[in-house]
Amino acid sequence: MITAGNRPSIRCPLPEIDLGGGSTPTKLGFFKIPASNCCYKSARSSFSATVKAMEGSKVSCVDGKADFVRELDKADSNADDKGLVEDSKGKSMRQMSTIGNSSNIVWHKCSVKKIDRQELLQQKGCVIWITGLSGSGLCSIACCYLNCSLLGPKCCLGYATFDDASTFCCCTFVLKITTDCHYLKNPIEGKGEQIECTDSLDNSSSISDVPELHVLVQKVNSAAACVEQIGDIVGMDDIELLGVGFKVKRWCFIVMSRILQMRSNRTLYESQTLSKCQKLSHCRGKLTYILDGDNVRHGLNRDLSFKAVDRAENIRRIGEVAKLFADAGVICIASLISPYRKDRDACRALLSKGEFIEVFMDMPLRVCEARDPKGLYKLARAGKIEGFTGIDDPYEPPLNSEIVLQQKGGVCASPCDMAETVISYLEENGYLIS
Ligand SMILES: Nc1ncnc2c1ncn2[C@@H]1O[C@H](COP(=O)(O)OS(=O)(=O)O)[C@@H](OP(=O)(O)O)[C@H]1O
Ligand SMILES: Nc1ncnc2c1ncn2[C@@H]1O[C@H](COP(=O)(O)OP(=O)(O)O)[C@@H](O)[C@H]1O
Repeated sequence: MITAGNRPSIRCPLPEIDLGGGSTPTKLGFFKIPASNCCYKSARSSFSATVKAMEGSKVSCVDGKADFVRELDKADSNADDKGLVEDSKGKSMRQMSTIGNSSNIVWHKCSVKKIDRQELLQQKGCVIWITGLSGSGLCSIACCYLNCSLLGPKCCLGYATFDDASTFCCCTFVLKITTDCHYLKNPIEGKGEQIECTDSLDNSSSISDVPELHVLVQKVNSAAACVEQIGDIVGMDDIELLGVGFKVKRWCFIVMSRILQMRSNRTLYESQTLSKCQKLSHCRGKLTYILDGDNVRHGLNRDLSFKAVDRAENIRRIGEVAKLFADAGVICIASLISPYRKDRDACRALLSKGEFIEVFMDMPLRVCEARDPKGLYKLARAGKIEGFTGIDDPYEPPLNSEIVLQQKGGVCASPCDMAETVISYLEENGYLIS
């Protein structure tokens, strides 16, 4: 038994550590590691005595170091050139700034850079800013995009990948499966079919445990039989052969594919399907986060009204948060009315060139008003809500947005098809590193 004050001397072999003094300790205890061996020192030296306080500073200083600077001494942070100025002796000093109501603040950067995060995530952070009238589909397209971008191995175990499909297989069908419904889509005709769901998908790890999937396969087969070009009928064996056993968490696309290495003359259908699958494969597994105007107003921006000045603040805050997400490497979707051009442009100015992708939901007011999912247009028309965008408050459409989504011939594309337009843009502009 070990009691206080009666600590046995413990001997254990330690790995060779060069302590600079030439000795290797054999006894467990405290030993001094020369400061020059510690990266801590470089962080310390970069902050201590290099901060120049500004007049009127309320920061207390001891030994030439402000309290918060000593706090920063603890942080693992490397100095960079940002904010460094030289004093009269040519020594580097970190410039303090006053921004808004904050005085004596400095900019700290970390040695782990944005590019490191991008490499880790295999994607480039950016902000997709979706603007338009209430009811134009801001939320719907953002959610569709999110579903598409999350697809991939993180969502299902064991599956036929789109990459496989594009390299050596020919896709016959794309099944889109969620925890609450199965959705079978025939990519040729774009027709879909809802299939009843049970919980068994969630609890099963093997495809043969899922009776609904057998039903699904039969439906695939009967649909396949109607399309001549498809040829062979998809069966359970094909699925098992390709390892399509799964545990579905959110959304999941599964390609039921047949290996068609020998087939040279691909039909139009096959190439169309392939290109669609390739597109999806590029965006799956990408980390995306939505900042929705309504949702953010439930928390961070709960103090803001719909007066112009508060809308501007709403947009400014969301722009700043979106910028942080993009810096973290996340594809951040900000979906909010953001009616004023100058407020949106100010957010654009926060980001590097190309990182702010403005998407204009160019839906006519009459369409949005006819949808009126919350009944707010009706209330606004009746004068029960004041300052409602599009009714008695302005909306300034973007002049040069990267993407404009609008009806064609009076027909509105589905939110998913619209999301695909955004995905294509990201793909073409190198935001989805495959
Ligand atoms: N006066 C007024 N004008 C416009 N919109 C109103 C108003 N009052 C409430 N709402 C509902 O709030 C949602 C818009 O919030 P946002 O944060 O996107 O607006 S803004 O960007 O600050 O203009 C928006 O919800 P969604 O339609 O779901 O986007 C509106 O229905
Ligand atoms: N592309 C679309 N085609 C048809 N209806 C749509 C489309 N996008 C959205 N909707 C419908 O319009 C309504 C408003 O959509 P929503 O995404 O909530 O708009 P917002 O966030 O702009 O208020 C919803 O009932 C939604 O189902």
